Amino acid sequence: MTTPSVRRPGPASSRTTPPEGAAAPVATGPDPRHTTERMMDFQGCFGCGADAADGLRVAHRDVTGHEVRTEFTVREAHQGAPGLAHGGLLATAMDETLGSVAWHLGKRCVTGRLETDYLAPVPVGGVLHLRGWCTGVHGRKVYVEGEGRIGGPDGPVAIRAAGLFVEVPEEHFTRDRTAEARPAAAGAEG
Ligand SMILES: CCCCCCCCCCCC(=O)SCCNC(=O)CCNC(=O)[C@H](O)C(C)(C)COP(=O)(O)OP(=O)(O)OC[C@H]1O[C@@H](n2cnc3c(N)ncnc32)[C@H](O)[C@@H]1OP(=O)(O)O
Repeated sequence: MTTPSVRRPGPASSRTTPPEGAAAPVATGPDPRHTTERMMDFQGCFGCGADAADGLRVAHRDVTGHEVRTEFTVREAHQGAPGLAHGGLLATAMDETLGSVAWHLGKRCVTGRLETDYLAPVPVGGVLHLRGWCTGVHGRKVYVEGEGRIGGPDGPVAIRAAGLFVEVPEEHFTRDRTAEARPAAAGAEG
């Protein structure tokens, strides 16, 4: 298996560009210590889960080194303008793809920042072929870039993105945050 070389060009800003001294990515595959039953078997993800009835069902196709390929079939429910995909959902499909790059480096990560460039509209009924790759790792921070092409892996580029993913402890996913989600008590000072 050949690991693709680290690519630097793209839409990244200073906050999504690896700093001086960042390490090259090392693809290990998902760390089994991070993929507990709760995480690994979870099918409720809006991005890719089979149990998410209204989800995007982004299909994970292939992993080569630190590069991940996915596909997003744009359905009528994903429209923004008539017949065209909503940009926010395209960003979600990209988030899903770039996030899985970080997990395939064996890192339990969440999205800290996601930047997107939209280059062409994506029609309903079309398949967006997404690709994400890691540009560097610095401490808890994983820098990822990606692109989505219409109709095939060599089709026209519709979206480009750069993201910063941050490693978190297991507790990030297991902590009960219900109380935090409730409105603050009346009269409480903010
Ligand atoms: C096979 C399985 C597939 C599985 C495939 C899975 C795919 C999942 C795809 C979906 C992923 C999601 O949508 S995740 C859901 C959306 N994201 C979230 O909910 C995250 C919410 N945010 C947070 O929880 C927090 O803000 C964190 C964890 C991101 C950071 O908080 P923290 O842990 O306190 O750490 P903090 O010190 O603030 O940040 C750590 C370092 O990152 C930097 N940093 C943090 N945020 C930013 C930012 N927006 N822009 C620049 N830099 C940032 C800080 O400056 C710092 O740098 P330095 O000082 O170290 O240099």
